[in-house]
Amino acid sequence: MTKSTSERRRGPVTLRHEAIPPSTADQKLLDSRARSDWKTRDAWRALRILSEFVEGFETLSELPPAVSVFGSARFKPGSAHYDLGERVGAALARAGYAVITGGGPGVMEAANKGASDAGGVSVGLGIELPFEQSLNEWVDLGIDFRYFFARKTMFVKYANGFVVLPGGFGTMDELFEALTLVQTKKVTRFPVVLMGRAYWSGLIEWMRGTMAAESAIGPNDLDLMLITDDVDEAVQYIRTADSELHGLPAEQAAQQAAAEEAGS
Ligand SMILES: C/C(=C\CNc1ncnc2c1ncn2[C@@H]1O[C@H](COP(=O)(O)O)[C@@H](O)[C@H]1O)CO
Repeated sequence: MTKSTSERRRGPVTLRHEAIPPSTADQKLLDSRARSDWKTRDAWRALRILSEFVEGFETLSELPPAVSVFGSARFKPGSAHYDLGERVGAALARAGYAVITGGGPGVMEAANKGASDAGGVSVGLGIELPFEQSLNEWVDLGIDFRYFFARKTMFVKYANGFVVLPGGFGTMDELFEALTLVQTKKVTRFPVVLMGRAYWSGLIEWMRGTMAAESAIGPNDLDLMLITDDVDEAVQYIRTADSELHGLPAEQAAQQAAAEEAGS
């Protein structure tokens, strides 16, 4: 009888079967209640955290311009949301962008598949989870992180924009982190595209009718993101923001993109 293939990678270390610990590095860092532990253990942790930043910076700094795509780990191939993810990944790749996802299943896999099939650079930034998981098969360049916050830095630092597809808590966290960074001007001219109008309509309605109405956000804060179902519009929005950042007026950028699209 063959042994089961349960496996966990922790940095350069591979753990299998009984060697897999019941908790993750994030859990140990955030969940620790034993004060006596903190001094020595957290000092070592700081070095491991630093090494994740170094690994990420070294690996990703050579990427072409990239877009981070977020979405549910749970939608299956054949679903409308998976299909949207695949089309977005492909369109971004055709526009010359590397596609960065969380490297997991569902919509992340769809975007990686679209990018890879279209001949683009398909990147997955995986995260250690308490259950077995490996990067999806469409990731061509992958890094496994132990710490969520180190991984999140990479999604922002190496992307020229975010596309957020239908998803759950993880996706919401990524959407609102992006919007907070733009709102507080921690990142400038950073396009955020929310795709799947019907899926997000209740949330958008609530943001408009409650958040904005009660002044918890500014009157123009909902304009910090483009909400669309149109893949071409999403890509064009990112390209225009990109060109503006690099000094081209919006109109000229749109003309240039249209000319390139016609020639492709
Ligand atoms: C639930 C299952 C696997 C989870 N695997 C993940 N792998 C990589 N990244 C993930 C995973 N789960 C969440 N993320 C991150 O959050 C976003 C999706 O979260 P949601 O709650 O599913 O919307 C995604 O963009 C990732 O960055 C078993 O199938």
